Amino acid sequence: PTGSAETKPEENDVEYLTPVSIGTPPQVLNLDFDTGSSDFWVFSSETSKSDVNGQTVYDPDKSSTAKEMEGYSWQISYGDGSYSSGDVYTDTVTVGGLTVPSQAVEVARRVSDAFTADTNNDGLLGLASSAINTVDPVAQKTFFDNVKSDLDAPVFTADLKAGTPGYYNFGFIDPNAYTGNITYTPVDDSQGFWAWTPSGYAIGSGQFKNTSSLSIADTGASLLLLPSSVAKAYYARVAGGHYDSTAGGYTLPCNGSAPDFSFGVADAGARITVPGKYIAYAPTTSSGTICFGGIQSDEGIGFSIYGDVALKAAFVVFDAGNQQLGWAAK
Ligand SMILES: CCCC[C@H](NC(=O)[C@H](Cc1ccccc1)NC(=O)N1CCOCC1)C(=O)N[C@@H](CC1CCCCC1)C(O)(O)C(F)(F)C(=O)NC
Repeated sequence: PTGSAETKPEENDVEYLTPVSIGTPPQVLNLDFDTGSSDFWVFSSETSKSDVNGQTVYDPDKSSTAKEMEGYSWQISYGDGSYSSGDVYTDTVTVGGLTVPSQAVEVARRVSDAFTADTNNDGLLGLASSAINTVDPVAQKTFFDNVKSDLDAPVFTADLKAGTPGYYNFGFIDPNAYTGNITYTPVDDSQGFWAWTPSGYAIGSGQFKNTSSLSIADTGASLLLLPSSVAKAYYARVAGGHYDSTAGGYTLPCNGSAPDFSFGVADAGARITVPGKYIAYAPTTSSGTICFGGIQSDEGIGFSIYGDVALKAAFVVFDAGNQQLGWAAK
């Protein structure tokens, strides 16, 4: 079998939410599919009332197929400082027509303020390696790991789009979803992430630089976080681009004069080009003319993060069968 689920961008493409059915009868929640983590967790009837603010909650008591995992718990913290924690059930979960009869569903008791404020986001569906799942005493498998062996092929693809719905597909590669060829590059999942090394980068029509750094493909990150030298070089080419400590990062004029940013995949000379308009990410609160940059420094993280600003410029194949990432233009 294969599956296909439509995913919709929130404002400024800050995240993409995908409907998921949990339990019997099905309870539909909109989740953030996240290739940067491996916990499947949801707002629930157990979530502290002061932490819930409009989210749809999963109530295991209303599901005839829910089973509590006695003595199991989870707690996770994310790169942006947000966190959540709670207990664990198993229940039937359907994504894009694919059903896992007994998926570990991590129900939240507590979530941090950023989750409470993110009113349309009902939880996360992790798609990184199950090795970094936080359930204690026994780590649980991701939805993809549970369904992988049944799929026509052990792959899923992310086709995120700017300001319009895209798709997460499971078990097949849609030839109509991309142009040209898919270029594959090896993945190192030793840290649990979809980690890869781009072959280099170019700014606008500038010459291609063969410097590269370990990076992760992360659907759960909004921006493109690059080595500080690269971020600096990019904004040096933007009229009015500069680091604004008040904004907490680089800002630039929203007026669409930003150069494109291209990165290389493998040595095959394949390039993905992020249009400059994606890098005029979103107006800063003080005005409509200055935008927060979609490229920022990865200072302090330890690797670069190819988040939604980059991913929405490509068709991306997460190939677990061959431990590789495939990139194609679209
Ligand atoms: C260190 C750089 C990574 C920062 C990244 N977060 C982000 O990119 C958040 C995502 C978000 C969207 C909407 C509302 C609230 C938050 N956006 C964000 O920090 N910004 C600030 C800059 O403007 C753009 C939006 C992150 O922690 N991603 C997590 C998953 C998110 C956690 C917060 C809720 C949404 C999902 C991750 O799993 O992808 C991770 F890999 F980064 C991680 O921490 N793995 C353990």
